[in-house]
Amino acid sequence: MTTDSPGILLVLDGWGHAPPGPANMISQAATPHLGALAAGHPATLVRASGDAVGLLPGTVGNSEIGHMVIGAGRPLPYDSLLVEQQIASGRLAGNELLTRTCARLAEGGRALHLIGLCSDGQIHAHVEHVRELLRVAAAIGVRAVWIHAITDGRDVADGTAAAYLSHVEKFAAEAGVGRIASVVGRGYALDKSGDLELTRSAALAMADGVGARVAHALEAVDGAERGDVWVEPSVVVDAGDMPVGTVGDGDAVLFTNFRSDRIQQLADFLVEHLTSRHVTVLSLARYDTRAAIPPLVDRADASGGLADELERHGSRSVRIAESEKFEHVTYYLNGRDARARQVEDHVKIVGEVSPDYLTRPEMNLPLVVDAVAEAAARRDVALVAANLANIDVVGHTGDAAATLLAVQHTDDAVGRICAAARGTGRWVLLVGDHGNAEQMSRPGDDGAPRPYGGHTTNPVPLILVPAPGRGSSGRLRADGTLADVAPTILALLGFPPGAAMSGRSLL
Ligand SMILES: O=C(O)[C@H](O)COP(=O)(O)O
Ligand SMILES: [Mn+2]
Ligand SMILES: [Mn+2]
Repeated sequence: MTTDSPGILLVLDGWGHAPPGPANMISQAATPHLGALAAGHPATLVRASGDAVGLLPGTVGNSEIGHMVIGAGRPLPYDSLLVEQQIASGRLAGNELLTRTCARLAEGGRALHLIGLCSDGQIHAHVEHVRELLRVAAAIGVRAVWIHAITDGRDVADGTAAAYLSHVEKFAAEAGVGRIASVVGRGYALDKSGDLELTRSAALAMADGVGARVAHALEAVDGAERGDVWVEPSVVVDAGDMPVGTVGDGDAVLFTNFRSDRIQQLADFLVEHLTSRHVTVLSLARYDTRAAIPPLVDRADASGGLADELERHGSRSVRIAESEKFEHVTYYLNGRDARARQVEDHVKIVGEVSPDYLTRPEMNLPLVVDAVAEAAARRDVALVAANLANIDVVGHTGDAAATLLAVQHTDDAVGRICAAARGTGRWVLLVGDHGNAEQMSRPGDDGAPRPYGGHTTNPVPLILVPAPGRGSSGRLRADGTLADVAPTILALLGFPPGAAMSGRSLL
């Protein structure tokens, strides 16, 4: 059964709401289209962070959980929350896989290697999880724990890597075991664009001690000209210039990121690279790697969402995004279920890719808009679901001027998409997945404002542009969250909310 009220879901990635101000690039930008839509149509703010979406209270939102909750129609306990709960309950310390592996290492005098992003950005990892793992390994008697620290500068302010490395060293001293053996910027270690040369240089520094040689971990970040994201793969060496902690036969590797998408390229590379060394490889949470890596903490069920409901009603959807956000409007919107569905078409806009789009804040938006307009013209398509990546991807550079341009390009694109919707009799629901560009600076330790390109805990705007002739009256509930988006979309399409959805329509 299709629908007589087809529509378009537009996720504006990183589009958060905050009072106007000099650091708010959403309010600073010229956005005539978004301004007119907000003034002339039903609009509200919805919560997109913390417990509203299945994260610890006070935790910034992120694209994965944001798109998962938009799709699921209910808050989902995110992997980071499940890890925190298992630490707090002591279950992680008693995890059978972890304790059995550590016991084998202790008995055989072999080493544990912890590989992960070292910051408290809580998007991909939390450095406090390393503290707990060091404590557990020490308690079981593992005598050598080598930490392969990945520096951030994207989910947290740039220039903070040294502080986080010092935290890690403090945790190791506290536990009585552990030492940093390599330091690599996330630009190398967490590439997800398929650039395996970046992945290889990170992996060889961690596994084989190949890279710039430093006598101490902090040397690797001192004076890193390209910031924390691009700290050159560096290897800590001893007085004899020998790497202190390469991966040896019978060792174990534990990836400490709880989010999969950016670590899986490195994990797959290392699983293959270490095959001959009979290394046990584990991950803190489940990864979508080619290799089967056993997780310490498994993920929550996210089935019964929008994708399942559209399939049940026989309603076709077309998913459209640039490479950076393609998994978000397909895999994550579908609840991390990769099953291909007859009623879904996926359109990945590749275009030109650049490392940070500082010089191309428009990214490949024109191609995205063309694809949305083409899908909107199809009468067999009930829902077009697209992600406009610019505000978040350029926002992560921390460059306010470039981000302002990204917001303006996004506004132009929204204008063109709404014109296509009017021409094809479709409603448009616009929503952010978490905040970013509305807060482009944060006070540093000294209290002075410093550039900040990470996510926020702010609510996100949601605007409903009714289909032509369907009027613009009506108000939207003011207390909503991202969990209410799927029930609202289903109501607009003429369907009831899914049985698994706790969210409720905002109409
Ligand atoms: O991976 C990234 O790009 C950022 O660390 C997180 O951004 P996202 O949650 O918007 O993907
Ligand atoms: Mn996002
Ligand atoms: Mn982001």
